[in-house]
Amino acid sequence: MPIHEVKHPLIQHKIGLMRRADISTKNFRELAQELGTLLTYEATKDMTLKKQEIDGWAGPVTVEQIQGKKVTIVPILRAGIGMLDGVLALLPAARVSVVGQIRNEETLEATTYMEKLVGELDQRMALIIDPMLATGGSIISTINLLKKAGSTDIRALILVAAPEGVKRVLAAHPDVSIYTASIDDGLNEKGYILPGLGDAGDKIFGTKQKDV
Ligand SMILES: O=P(O)(O)OC[C@H]1O[C@H](OP(=O)(O)OP(=O)(O)O)[C@H](O)[C@@H]1O
Ligand SMILES: O=c1cc[nH]c(=O)[nH]1
Ligand SMILES: [Mg+2]
Repeated sequence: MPIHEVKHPLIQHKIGLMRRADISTKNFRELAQELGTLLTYEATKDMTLKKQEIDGWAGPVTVEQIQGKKVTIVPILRAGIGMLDGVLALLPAARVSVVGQIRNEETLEATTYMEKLVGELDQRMALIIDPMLATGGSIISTINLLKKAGSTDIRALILVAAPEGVKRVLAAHPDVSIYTASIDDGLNEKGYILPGLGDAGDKIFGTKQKDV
């Protein structure tokens, strides 16, 4: 199934805490990283294991190790950076491909302003990270450029998604899996998710909070 709303109690508890209007920058950041870790756990559960014999403390022992597949984490600037350390906590050897997308707040169209991808994308699982999926424009643009560069296994870790955006992404890219803590009610007239989190980038970086 391409859309996974992960109902684990830890995930639901933490996303609930993030919705508080009076949350501090520190707490918002910490929770974004923790949810990044938890969503990574969920999104990687189909990784293939291979049996391997190693020298254990009491002699040879057969263990299982993840086979082959390399990973690239793809934070969408800026807000995706707020989940990066949380994802790296479970995938410390992953390469990082940075993509900058900025949404025009009038037209809601996304523009790519940075693209620094790692090599061998055809051999890697790509884990896009962004706290918010609203209209879907930013993530569709990111998936387009990853596919153009060779990616075939693309997953997205999103804290809060709008149903309109999820529908648009899956119509354009039915092969991409989305893991999210919540599919919310929908978008307001300014393209913000309700009940949502507000402006995630502003909350993570401490820049001015817009009236959304
Ligand atoms: O699904 P969409 O309608 O494209 O909207 C979602 C995007 O908007 C936000 O980024 P923003 O453009 O505000 O940039 P920022 O991360 O620098 O704050 C958010 O982090 C997503 O990238
Ligand atoms: O609700 C939203 C929509 C786009 N970007 C955000 O940070 N929040
Ligand atoms: Mg923003």
